[in-house]
Amino acid sequence: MKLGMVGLPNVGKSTLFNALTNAGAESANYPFCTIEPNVGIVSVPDERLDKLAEMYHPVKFTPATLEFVDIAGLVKGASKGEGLGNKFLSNIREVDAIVHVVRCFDDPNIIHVDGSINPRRDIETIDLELIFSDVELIERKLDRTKKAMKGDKSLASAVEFLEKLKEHLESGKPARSYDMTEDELEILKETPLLSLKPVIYAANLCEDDFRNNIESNEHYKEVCEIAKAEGSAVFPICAQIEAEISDMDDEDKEMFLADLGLETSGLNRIIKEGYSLLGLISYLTAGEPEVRAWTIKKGTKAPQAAGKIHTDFEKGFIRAEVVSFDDLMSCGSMTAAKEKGLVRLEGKDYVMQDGDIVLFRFNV
Ligand SMILES: Nc1ncnc2c1ncn2[C@@H]1O[C@H](COP(=O)(O)OP(=O)(O)OP(=O)(O)O)[C@@H](O)[C@H]1O
Ligand SMILES: [Mg+2]
Repeated sequence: MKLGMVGLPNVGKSTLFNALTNAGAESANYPFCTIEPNVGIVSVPDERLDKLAEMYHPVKFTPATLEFVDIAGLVKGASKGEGLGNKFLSNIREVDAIVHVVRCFDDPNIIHVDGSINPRRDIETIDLELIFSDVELIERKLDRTKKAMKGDKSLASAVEFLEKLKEHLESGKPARSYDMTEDELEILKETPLLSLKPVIYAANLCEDDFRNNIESNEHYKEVCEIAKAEGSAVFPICAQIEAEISDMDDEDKEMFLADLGLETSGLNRIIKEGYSLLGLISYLTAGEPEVRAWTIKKGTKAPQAAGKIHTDFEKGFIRAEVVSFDDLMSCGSMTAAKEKGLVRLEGKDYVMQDGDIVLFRFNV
């Protein structure tokens, strides 16, 4: 999974990116500090995996990973080459989901490219650039599909859909707010629309507001309204606090967060939102050689999940031996779980569940 940090210049993208990834990207109080995208890879924290490691003492411990890309700030006209232009939009095209960092902190010392704090305007500015860029893609696709339709009448419904979608985009609405059927999504498979990507809004508050009155912060409320209306996720964050705690060891971090009334860090919250937004779950494999988490789409069946490990596992799939995490923990060992009949034998139609601990049997 690849998450892209997107937003206006100087809103805190790199600060947040650094806090999350410890990648040490440059962040400074001037617009367009970032030009080339910064990439950072983080392990997905998973308590279940830690518990399994305590049980197995594995040689290798491999959590799932997540890639963050810190992208240059976009300004009005970016889709037409303004600011540092179109190139940044192509950086966004490669991500699975967008973390849209929105400035919600008042601080006269930090330059805002449009002169005032106004989340609704800022979100619209970014959205419009993504939408304009998508309109161009859709127009090209529409032309091609219309030409192809001359020889293949079955494309009529695709043309109709693309025309409706184009209208939707031209009215200033993102593709993610267009209710699409599976077939329609299939039509767009080779057309990576920017405004179709799932969005998590990161409302970047100042330290004081974040500590004392998140809910009553007007800027934050505005972001929540926008997110709710389009079915996007939102969470409040203070990039500077995140930066502070990213250097702490686990114990200090926990104390600091508890003091703020929070259970987990921004990284954990972003990962949780990302997984749920993208419909992802994890299954786990456990043994002395390795304890490992694997990320799959919700609804994936056992053979395809096995294929994540190796294509041979999918091709030669025989069955999966599955135990839920809770069952394994309450039994204390795999042997005990087997004795109690809690390790199930599942076939090729089994739909994987989050937290399943699996051993695949295969034959090549
Ligand atoms: N929550 C916050 N409260 C106060 N200041 C903040 C907060 N978050 C970030 N800043 C400050 O805002 C400035 C810009 O931050 P940063 O470089 O991360 O922005 P950016 O979005 O990456 O900008 P660019 O698009 O130019 O790369 C920095 O001086 C940073 O310390
Ligand atoms: Mg930056």
